[in-house]
Amino acid sequence: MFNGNIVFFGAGSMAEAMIAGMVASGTIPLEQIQVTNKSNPERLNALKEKYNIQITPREALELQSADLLILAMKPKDIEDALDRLKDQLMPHHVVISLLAGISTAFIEKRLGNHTRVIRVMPNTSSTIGESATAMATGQFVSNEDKQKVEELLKACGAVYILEEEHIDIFTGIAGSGPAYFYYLIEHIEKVGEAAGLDKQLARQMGAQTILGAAKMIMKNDATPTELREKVTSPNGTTAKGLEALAAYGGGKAIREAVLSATRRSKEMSLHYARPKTKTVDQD
Ligand SMILES: NC(=O)C1=CN([C@@H]2O[C@H](COP(=O)(O)OP(=O)(O)OC[C@H]3O[C@@H](n4cnc5c(N)ncnc54)[C@H](OP(=O)(O)O)[C@@H]3O)[C@@H](O)[C@H]2O)C=CC1
Ligand SMILES: O=C(O)[C@@H]1CCC=N1
Repeated sequence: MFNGNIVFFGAGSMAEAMIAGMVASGTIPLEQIQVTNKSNPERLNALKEKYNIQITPREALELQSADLLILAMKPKDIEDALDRLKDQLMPHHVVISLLAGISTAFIEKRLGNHTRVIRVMPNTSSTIGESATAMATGQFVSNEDKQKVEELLKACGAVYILEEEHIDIFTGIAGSGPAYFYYLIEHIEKVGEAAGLDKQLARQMGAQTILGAAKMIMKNDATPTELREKVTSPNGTTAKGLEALAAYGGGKAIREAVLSATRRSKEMSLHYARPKTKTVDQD
């Protein structure tokens, strides 16, 4: 059982995915999970209704009994959020940031007082306990903090401890990654439907194929290249499919998707590292 009180600052997609994962894992009592947002009481009520967790409007938050403060707002809102948090911060708090492109150093500097900051990059598969989540620690974090947060994050899936310099590429691979696979299935669904399959059935077939391939890789008995070769009969159907993928730049497209997301994460870090920042809207 996780021992500590958690407050989510932000009640959007990522906060909900983590709340869902934590609640389903049963490793955190519901009364220990609290969530607030900027200005949307309906959203807080909906989360309470669905997960039976604690909700509090931002103005009414008391942080004395909180242990972990999870920042789950968009990067454009971080400066205002940190400025508000600063006065309420206490030495026992550990601040966890889920924000893409925001460094631990940025948060440490803004909050001051040797704040313990852990940068976490989860993904929305946290909802079903299947996230690939990375964490990197700031300079004031103890081993005990690190272990405690790692244990908590395991409720949402696999946890990888990284140096912070690798969080950008991790974001490109795994933080944004689910979207690439959804995009793939969107296309499979369309082509299946065009060939006369029921859309839902084509979707299930595509998803089951991804799931099976992922599980084969996770078994670790063979490399992806060896597994691909086992599917590919000389002059057979797969060879033609792979030829088309190469001809249409499939490999390049995958590489560029990961690298573009990674570059954006770096770009955001640089933007927020500047002494005087202007707001950049992500969307
Ligand atoms: N979505 C994803 O797949 C992933 C997202 N992330 C990161 O998670 C963060 C949140 O993303 P996402 O959930 O998609 O965003 P959403 O837009 O869905 O949610 C943002 C939430 O932040 C709230 N908020 C804004 N300002 C404050 C504040 N000062 N104090 C408290 N709450 C505040 C908003 O409240 P209100 O509605 O009232 O304005 C809203 O509930 C981002 O920084 C993103 O980089 C990381 C990994 C994956
Ligand atoms: O798109 C984004 O910026 C966030 C971070 C990773 C996934 N979603």
